[in-house]
Amino acid sequence: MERQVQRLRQAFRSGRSRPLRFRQQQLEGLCRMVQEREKDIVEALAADLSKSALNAYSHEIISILGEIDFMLRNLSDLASAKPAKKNLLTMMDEVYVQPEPLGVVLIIGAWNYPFVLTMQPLVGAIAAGNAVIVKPSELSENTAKLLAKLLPQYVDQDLYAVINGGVEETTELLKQRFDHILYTGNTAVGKIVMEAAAKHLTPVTLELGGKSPCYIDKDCDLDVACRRITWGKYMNCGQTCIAPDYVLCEASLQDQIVQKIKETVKDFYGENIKASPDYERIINLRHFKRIHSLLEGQKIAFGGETDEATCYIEEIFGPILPIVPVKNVDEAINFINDREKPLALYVFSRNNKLIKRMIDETSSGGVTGNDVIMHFTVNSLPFGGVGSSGMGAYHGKYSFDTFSHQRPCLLKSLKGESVNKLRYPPNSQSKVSWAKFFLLKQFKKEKLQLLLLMFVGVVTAVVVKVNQSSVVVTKAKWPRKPKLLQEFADFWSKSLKL
Ligand SMILES: NC(=O)c1ccc[n+]([C@@H]2O[C@H](COP(=O)([O-])OP(=O)(O)OC[C@H]3O[C@@H](n4cnc5c(N)ncnc54)[C@H](O)[C@@H]3O)[C@@H](O)[C@H]2O)c1
Ligand SMILES: CCCCCCCCCCCCCCCC=O
Repeated sequence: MERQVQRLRQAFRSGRSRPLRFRQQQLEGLCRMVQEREKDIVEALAADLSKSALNAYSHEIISILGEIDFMLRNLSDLASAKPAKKNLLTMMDEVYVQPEPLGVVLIIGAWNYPFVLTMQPLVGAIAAGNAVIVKPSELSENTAKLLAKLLPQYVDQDLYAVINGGVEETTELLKQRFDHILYTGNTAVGKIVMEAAAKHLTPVTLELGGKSPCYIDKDCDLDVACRRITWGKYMNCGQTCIAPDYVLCEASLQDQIVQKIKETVKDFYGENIKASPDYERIINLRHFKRIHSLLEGQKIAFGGETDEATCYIEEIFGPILPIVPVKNVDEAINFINDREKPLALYVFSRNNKLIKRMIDETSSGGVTGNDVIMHFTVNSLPFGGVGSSGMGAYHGKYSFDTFSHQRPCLLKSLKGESVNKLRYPPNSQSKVSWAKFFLLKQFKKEKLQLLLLMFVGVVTAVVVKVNQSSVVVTKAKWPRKPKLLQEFADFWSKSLKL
């Protein structure tokens, strides 16, 4: 494992991953992989999670194609240096922020969306110019094996690698030094990852779980709300990190909600849900039993049929989508704030003010008003958790930034020593008061008058000089310091007796 990481580090050090053309080629390779091997990807997802081909495409593949397209369109802008605001002391210098790749990045994925949760961060890490190791979840083993087989056929093998394995291999991998780790999975393992990363002072992005509440206001279109909630809850058999986890509503709405969700489920999946190609399965027996045990002893409003042989579970109310009656929105807000910060918050209401109030008075990784899940699909929004639902974010520009260091650059001239005297010893009260002027813009009346006077003098001198020498200031990529400005600075600092 150590050798694998070393190999990637060497390749990164060669500088090959940095040129934008190279990054674009790798992203194009990834895009070809998804398009040419779509059938294999769909089959692996079917084998792991019983995803239908259509669901595999619309819930996983489409996100990756969209992310690659975004990066290809925006790469040169994202990777370019951004001019930064100057202060009075750096007015004539180049000041900018240059994004640079971090180095060797580790991406650890979870099993519930095994393709999206590994490939979407990979797109961002490649775009930002890094070398990358992807460690897919061993639980979605078909997708994991496929990624290990396909990736080397489409992208640079020395810079991007897939390492497969379970706890033992991941533990070994985490002993190595990385420059960033993005982990998706449960909170307990998130802590293990962060602890291992801390040994090398490696920054982490943790995409964790978190019970996402869904408040339904009485001033709401219940048919629409229940249809959208049912879609988000049943998608991938409830195994979606941002699925609505529980409903908060006034007690008077409870029966209507149960009835409407029940009807919607029939609409979506037919009378025989088990036979629907759109209804996925629980990943494995261990998870099946865990969920099954949650149903025991609970009042199940509807559903509850299970089939251990095929890991089929029909889960809705009771502990699976509990409905928690609250008196009003205040109680709903308190209920949410009494718990760990969720990954997502959902609010259904006709009243936009109420939605905004819930956003203002609670905290969560993300929010969708009057729908569920959909904020994940907007790649201009950062996707991530807060508090125990995670730290850091990715998607689109936020992925690029997550895998980049924003390097502040100040390029000074070797001239201008007269102004620089301000900061050289011996210090004096006059220097401090000029420093206050330059940096804090604090000035005394007399100093302002003196400056105004000097400014008029300098402008006059500049005008005279321009007329004499008809200096042509050429357009450069970065504003260069014309000689005249240098003279302006020298004149100024001499006049200030620095
Ligand atoms: N925030 C998000 O974007 C997001 C997305 C998907 C899932 N999740 C959350 O993830 C959880 C489900 O994932 P999971 O944890 O069951 O997935 P998992 O079992 O696939 O584990 C995640 C990864 O951690 C590794 N791992 C497991 N145990 C480890 C250990 N002891 N040391 C080091 N690595 C280890 C696995 O090999 C795997 O690659 C849910 O809570 C879900 O809400 C969050
Ligand atoms: C024709 C159907 C278009 C459907 C678009 C909706 C896409 C939803 C994608 C949801 C992906 C959720 C991934 C969540 C990862 C965490 O578990």
